[in-house]
Amino acid sequence: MSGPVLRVERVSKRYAGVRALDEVTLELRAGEVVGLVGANGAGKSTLLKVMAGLCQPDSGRIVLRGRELALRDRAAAAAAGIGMVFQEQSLLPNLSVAENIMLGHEGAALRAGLFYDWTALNALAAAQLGKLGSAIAPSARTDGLSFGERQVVELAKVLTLEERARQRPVILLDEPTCMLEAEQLDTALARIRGLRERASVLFVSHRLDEVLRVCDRVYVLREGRCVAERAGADRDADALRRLMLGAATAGAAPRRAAPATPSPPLLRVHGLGHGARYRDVCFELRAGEVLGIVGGAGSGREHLCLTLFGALAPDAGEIALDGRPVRLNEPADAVRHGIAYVPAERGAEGVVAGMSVRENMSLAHLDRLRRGPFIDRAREGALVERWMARLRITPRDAQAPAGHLSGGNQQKLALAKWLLVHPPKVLILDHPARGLDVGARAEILALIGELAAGGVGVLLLADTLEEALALSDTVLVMRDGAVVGRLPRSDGTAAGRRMLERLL
Ligand SMILES: Nc1ncnc2c1ncn2[C@@H]1O[C@H](COP(=O)(O)OP(=O)(O)OP(=O)(O)O)[C@@H](O)[C@H]1O
Repeated sequence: MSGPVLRVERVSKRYAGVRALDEVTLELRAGEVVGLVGANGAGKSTLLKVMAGLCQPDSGRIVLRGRELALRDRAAAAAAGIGMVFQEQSLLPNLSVAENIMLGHEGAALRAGLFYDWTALNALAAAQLGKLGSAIAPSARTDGLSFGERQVVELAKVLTLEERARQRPVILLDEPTCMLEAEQLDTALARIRGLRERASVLFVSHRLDEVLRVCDRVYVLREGRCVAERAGADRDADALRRLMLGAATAGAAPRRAAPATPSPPLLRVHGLGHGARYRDVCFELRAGEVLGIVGGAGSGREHLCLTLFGALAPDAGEIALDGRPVRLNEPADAVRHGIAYVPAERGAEGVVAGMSVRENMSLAHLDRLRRGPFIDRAREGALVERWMARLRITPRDAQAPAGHLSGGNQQKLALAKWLLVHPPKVLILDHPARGLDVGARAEILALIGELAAGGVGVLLLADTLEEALALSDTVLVMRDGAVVGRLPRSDGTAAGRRMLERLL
């Protein structure tokens, strides 16, 4: 193949006060997986949206196989063979796998143009799934699938572009691996690598090791500009990190020191259960302690966290705080008791998109920010500024709607909002560093250590086993809804890791 399949040429996009893309030029060639990396807010999602017809650039061109495209909307991009797979999955949960894959282009599977010929529809969908080597049943309902399986369905759906555009598609993947549990990761990466046979792929991820494993070339975005292209032996994680952030930052979690003096239990959970989700969970969390919970898909740990935040009523067991039993019927009860929760799904539950950064941060602290009948705006403003600076939330504009922040910056806001005036007693963190760039990840992990040193009890669902081991005083292992192992930090990282791997 001579020229590039797709060329983005000097594309720029400005939002009020922010240059999200500044004359970005890059190209995808046939049969390539190309990485796109950059710090939070660097412009990665904006670029993908421009390429997928979801966002109009202010200037610049997109050229596909030598022809300039006008990507007015998503349909125009799909007609040209360009499709995007979103991190927040877009499947319709109450439809079957086959319906989701073939939706809108059922063609030969329609009878009289109106009714599904189910056999034909399932066969068409099975052919798409077959391209990925997947044996998911086309007739299965999508809401019964795991996250990893739904992602395969999303990929199968985007691969229908092959037939629709009658040529190899261009596939844009926005952090496709960030929600996957470790055991699903290798298969997912192999699948993405395998897409080279059928498509040109642009792959966004904050995990530089993944990018290096999967991609043939890598572009680095920084503050809206494309600052480097790296291929072959030039692709090295430290160099990419420096290019992204302007300085090398250690990516590994620092190992925390154990708390000096053990304190009485802050949170005590006994025999807690919720239907088939999890059962008979018992543990204690002390002030200043980090309790890591590890487990794969279906372990029940996420649902356990929801219960501890009052968002999912248990049907068995007890929760006690400071030695007294408590009922957490709704999140407001948990907040009143000093329990805070940062959900994994940034945006969706963590922040209110339509409210400003300032409003999001002060929401849980209005009582403490009051002076007489009024909110002390000067104090509120100073605290918001302090936390925006501390967590490097960009753009540094407290009045910006939270929904206008990049995904990673929304994630930082979801944490900062619990810390504004003073930290909670118990902090539940469900993948707190998900979606953060390597620099921000290291900063957040260090902050977790500082909060614990200040007496906060932290319940941590970490992104990786290494992070759980480095930060936690005790690690609980959950599988199929039950606690199947407990590992105190004295067991050391290497031995502990081996034991955890056996249990998981
Ligand atoms: N709709 C919008 N209105 C205003 N500003 C926006 C909007 N969408 C994005 N931005 C801004 O554009 C910049 C680039 O954001 P983008 O989401 O593309 O970053 P990103 O590289 O994908 O970041 P992350 O890694 O955190 O997901 C950010 O400063 C962001 O705040």
